[in-house]
Amino acid sequence: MSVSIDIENVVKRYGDKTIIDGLSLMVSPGEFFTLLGPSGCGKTTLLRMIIGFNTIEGGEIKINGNVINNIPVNKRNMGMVFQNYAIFPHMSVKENVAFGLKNRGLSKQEIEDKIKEILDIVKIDEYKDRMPDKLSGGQQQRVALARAIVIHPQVLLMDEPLSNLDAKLRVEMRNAIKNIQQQVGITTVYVTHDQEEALAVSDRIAVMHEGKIQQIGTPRQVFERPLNVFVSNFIGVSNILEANIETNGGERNINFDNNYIVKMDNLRDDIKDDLKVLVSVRPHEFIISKNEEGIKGIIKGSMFLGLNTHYFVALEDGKEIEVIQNSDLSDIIPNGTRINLEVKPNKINVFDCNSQKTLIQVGEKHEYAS
Ligand SMILES: Nc1ncnc2c1ncn2[C@@H]1O[C@H](COP(=O)(O)OP(=O)(O)OP(=O)(O)O)[C@@H](O)[C@H]1O
Repeated sequence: MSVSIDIENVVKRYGDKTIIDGLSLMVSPGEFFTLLGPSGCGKTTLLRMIIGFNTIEGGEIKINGNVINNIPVNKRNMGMVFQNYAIFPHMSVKENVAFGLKNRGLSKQEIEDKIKEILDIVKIDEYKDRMPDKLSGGQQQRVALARAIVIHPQVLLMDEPLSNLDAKLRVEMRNAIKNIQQQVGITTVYVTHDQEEALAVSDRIAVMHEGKIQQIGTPRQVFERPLNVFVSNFIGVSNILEANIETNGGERNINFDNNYIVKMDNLRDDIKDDLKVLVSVRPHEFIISKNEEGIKGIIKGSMFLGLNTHYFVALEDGKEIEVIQNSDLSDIIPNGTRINLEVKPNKINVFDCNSQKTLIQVGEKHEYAS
């Protein structure tokens, strides 16, 4: 049976330095939950608090509602996979996987059966007698994963498990990890600084920055409706433009540069007139206008990448932005061409200039945490 993890108001201090100051989140049974954020934001620290390698200076961590703060690591029944594999170099694949099963009072046959089952799941059965130095990085990480899940832990924790692999193998292994997690149905907390990896594998993502959670949501929610400018910039590429909100007979408009005004239907009701805002627009969500309508710019460079063409565009205020267009839409537009850029009102995100928080009316499922 899968378990839930409740993290309630936890605090972590190293000496007199507070790294995490009252952080809360909940992981549902069987969920693939990712902690995503830049280096040093506290992801690993939080993961190590869950498994018990780190002490907890405040708050509670609960498994299925039971507080585990003072339960030692070896009694928490959790499996962990590290960036550097941490498999034993002097043991074969099979011996590595068997290691976690020793001292559990299982018969030889039971151990054999469990190893076979797990090696099949992680697709490494044919290498069972090999030594680790005869395996690729991806294969070694499969062994580490097998060793972590063979004991049927309640929770699987993974700390940047793909960072040491080359780009192609990373994509292959992230698919494998996702499939294996679904097959085994184990509650999983995954740590990465790679936003694409997080989008690819997670049921939900907590975006972290400086020990605080900025947003928790599905990959789609954090990508399409970032709750603040940090999340908007961290997940995918965003162009951030300055603009003003204006109300006009009950209508709410975003005024970009006194030439281009966009009607918005999804702004919060409590917004005051004439508010300075930051608007984030994904590069593929600009439309190069067929008329005079739009934000004015000049093409400074382009890059044809097959399906899409990337344009680097200078706006009138000197700001450079990136615009991606489907290559089928037109021939490559030459450098120096003056263009007008329209935006899709339902796709853009609007933030308060001061608080940097969203001004879009978002659904209830969007969560802020700490
Ligand atoms: N044992 C420790 N003693 C003192 N400070 C620490 C210790 N471990 C981590 N820190 C500090 O805590 C902060 C968070 O570190 P942590 O390793 O959790 O970040 P991270 O988000 O996992 O980053 P990375 O991806 O680089 O590992 C950093 O400022 C780090 O220097």
